[in-house]
Amino acid sequence: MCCSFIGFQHNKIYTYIGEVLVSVNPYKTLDIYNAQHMAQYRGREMFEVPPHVFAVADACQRVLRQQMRCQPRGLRWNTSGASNFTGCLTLHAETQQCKHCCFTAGLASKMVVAIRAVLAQGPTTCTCQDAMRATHTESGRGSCAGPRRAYLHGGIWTPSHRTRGAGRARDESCAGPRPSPIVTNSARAKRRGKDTCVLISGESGSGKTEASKFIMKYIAANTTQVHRDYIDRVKNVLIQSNSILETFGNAKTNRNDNSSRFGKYMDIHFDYKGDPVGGHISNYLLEKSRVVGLQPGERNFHAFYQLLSTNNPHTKKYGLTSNAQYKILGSERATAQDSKLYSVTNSAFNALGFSQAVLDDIWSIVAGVVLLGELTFTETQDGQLKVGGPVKHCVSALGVTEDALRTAMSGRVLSAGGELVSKEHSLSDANYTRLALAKAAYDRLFTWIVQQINRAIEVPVGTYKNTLIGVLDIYGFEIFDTNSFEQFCINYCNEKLQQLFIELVLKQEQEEYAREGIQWTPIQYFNNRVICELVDAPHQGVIAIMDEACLNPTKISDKQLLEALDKRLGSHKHYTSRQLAPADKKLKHGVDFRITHYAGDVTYAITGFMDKNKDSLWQDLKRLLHSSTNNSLSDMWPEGGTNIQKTSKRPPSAATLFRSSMAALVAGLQTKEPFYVRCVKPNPLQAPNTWDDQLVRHQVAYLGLVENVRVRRAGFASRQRYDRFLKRYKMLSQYTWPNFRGNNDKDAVMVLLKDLQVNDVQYGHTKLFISKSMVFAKFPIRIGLAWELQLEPSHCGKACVQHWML
Ligand SMILES: Nc1ncnc2c1ncn2[C@@H]1O[C@H](COP(=O)(O)OP(=O)(O)OP(=O)(O)O)[C@@H](O)[C@H]1O
Repeated sequence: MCCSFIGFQHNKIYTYIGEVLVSVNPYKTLDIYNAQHMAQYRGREMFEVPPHVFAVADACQRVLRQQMRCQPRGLRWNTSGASNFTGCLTLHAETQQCKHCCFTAGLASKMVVAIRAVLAQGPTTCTCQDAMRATHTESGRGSCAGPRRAYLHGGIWTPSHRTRGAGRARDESCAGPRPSPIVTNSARAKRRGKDTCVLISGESGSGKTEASKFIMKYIAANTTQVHRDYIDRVKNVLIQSNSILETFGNAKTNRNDNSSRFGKYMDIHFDYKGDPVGGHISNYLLEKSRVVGLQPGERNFHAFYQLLSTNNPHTKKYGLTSNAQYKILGSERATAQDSKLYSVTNSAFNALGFSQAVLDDIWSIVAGVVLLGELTFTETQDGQLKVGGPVKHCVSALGVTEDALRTAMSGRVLSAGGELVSKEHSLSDANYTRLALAKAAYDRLFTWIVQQINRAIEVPVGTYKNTLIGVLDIYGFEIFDTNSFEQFCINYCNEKLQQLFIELVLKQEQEEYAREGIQWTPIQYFNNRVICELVDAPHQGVIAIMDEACLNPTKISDKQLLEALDKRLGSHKHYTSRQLAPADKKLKHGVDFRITHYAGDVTYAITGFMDKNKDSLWQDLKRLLHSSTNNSLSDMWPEGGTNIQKTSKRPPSAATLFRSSMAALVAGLQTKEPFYVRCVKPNPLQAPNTWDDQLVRHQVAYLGLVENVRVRRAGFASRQRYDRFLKRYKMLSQYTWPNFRGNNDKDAVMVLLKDLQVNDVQYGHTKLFISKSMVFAKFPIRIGLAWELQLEPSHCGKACVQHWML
């Protein structure tokens, strides 16, 4: 922390713990994201250059590009792919060898000639082995007998046994049916490279979204020199989609002027050259309660203020005025900045191919939501509900009739045992309905916009997807003065991500040391599985208990829900309430419960949990929106077209949907090579050059950085199975080359390293564990290891520990 503080004072906002990048928000513009900086990081190893978010982006891209550069399959593509192979090499200034695959430019161009020649022979004869053999023949080394001859095997140069003559080189691995150079889809799927993901976490305002934008910017800039219109469009679209998401999903909060009020995970797909060919965005839990309820000093979603900006024609169309005050927008008005951002949003929509008609639909819905906030209800003498306020403009914006709106607000039709029963609303029911409609309309609009963006950026059918980089920018842990259902979900999400971090970074590493019998003092860390289970265990977790209450045919109140939680979870050591701990005066009786999260205690107020979890919108309102003449709005509510008597099945609750989306997210992330960016907020004031030690300490603790440092400091730079290590390095010792005469690979490696006077290693049962110092020390091994480490960035990162942070 001390290092970070000193660095922070000198505008050095990044540091590493292994491959985990720690980023401290500078709250000021730094000149470290320009083209020159990008160039500095292009194709460089993380530890070669100062820590930076570009280094993480480059490492991600390198993982996927290695598939093309280093593996035999990379040579099986068509001739045009092969001809680009030379251009893909990142040549080291001194050795003139590619940093990724050891090719020299000369060898690569011979390879291209060879591949072309092989391809010209017909569709059944191209394998990398042929290409390699042909390369040797082309280069006058046809006989190629001798120990230095090498084949590319799974990305590793393997010295072959002596072979005599090019004819002899038709070895066993090349025999039998050969794959066609025209690669089929299923074959491609099998050969897909390793996907990567960047997990960006930190509390609100710590710089997650900015970091994700820098990553996108780097990826977009770092494509091959062959600019095709299509690739340029994809890059543009990926970047532009951010502006739209920010307009509709971000708001000014007391912690961040541009806070993302939703979670975002974006997959960027790449072709075999490492160029982006499309993407997909998943959005999680928009904070829709903000639409109708603002905390003092906060603003609603930016879209509302952009609607009211002077240059938006929809303002006038629906009788709105820029400087008037509207209920759902609090005391805030549209500013000049909103007018500017409105233009940016519009051009982003245009870049994504949204038509003018759809844009009209979108802004009309936003206007409709503002106007719903202005409607009032009174009761006439004959007990009828009278709707007042800007009704005409509201129905015009929503594309519904006045009658339909009035009916939907005045009562509801229920299906009871196949019979339709009408129920009139009270005044408070009507108001509740009005606000529920506003929230639901905006929430659905946001999800629909994300779907449309996905359509615009999806990879066209027939385009080859090789690998992907996923970028997760999701809400950080939230502890407010009053915490509700949203904070409960957000904090559960953080528990799940912490589980993933523990699994991927802390647990697996330590378990491997134990399994391999490596001497190791275990690092103590808190495993938060117990908290995840408190929330999501089937039948007995908080979510299951909430769902049970929501399904109960008699109406269960929030207070009754709290009683049920107390009864079922009373003995759990991470759960408490005033009922269970009467002496704890901080907890309100019948209102609060407390969960001890891994990041600290959070007190939740149960008020609204039942409603928010049911998240049901009466069928009347769905029908109203489905009947809209606004085509997009009607599209968003297909369920409104279903016959009411056939809609008895309850949709899953909000918490269950969230739990499922988190499970799917974590399962997807587990299959990828992860890179972590941990963002830290230096002070609560959003001010530059200000450091609040207590705030930073809290974040360092809850981001798990301390355990992370301890594990990395004590850890190993690399590990490798004995057979692989021996295959790779046996030529370095006379005792192991060409064959070791002893019993097993482990003995061979011991003899090899003894001969090389390398001591700084530990011998596990099946693997050799290589310390950090060795990576930097022994020259011949170092070259090899550096290369190995490039192949496996998770190992590579460990080499950075000493270098930058510890
Ligand atoms: N690297 C950076 N350089 C300059 N300013 C930055 C940087 N990172 C963040 N900021 C500033 O901090 C503000 C908040 O950052 P950002 O919106 O990325 O936070 P966040 O963690 O995504 O917050 P939330 O969870 O609320 O969305 C930005 O609007 C920007 O002004």
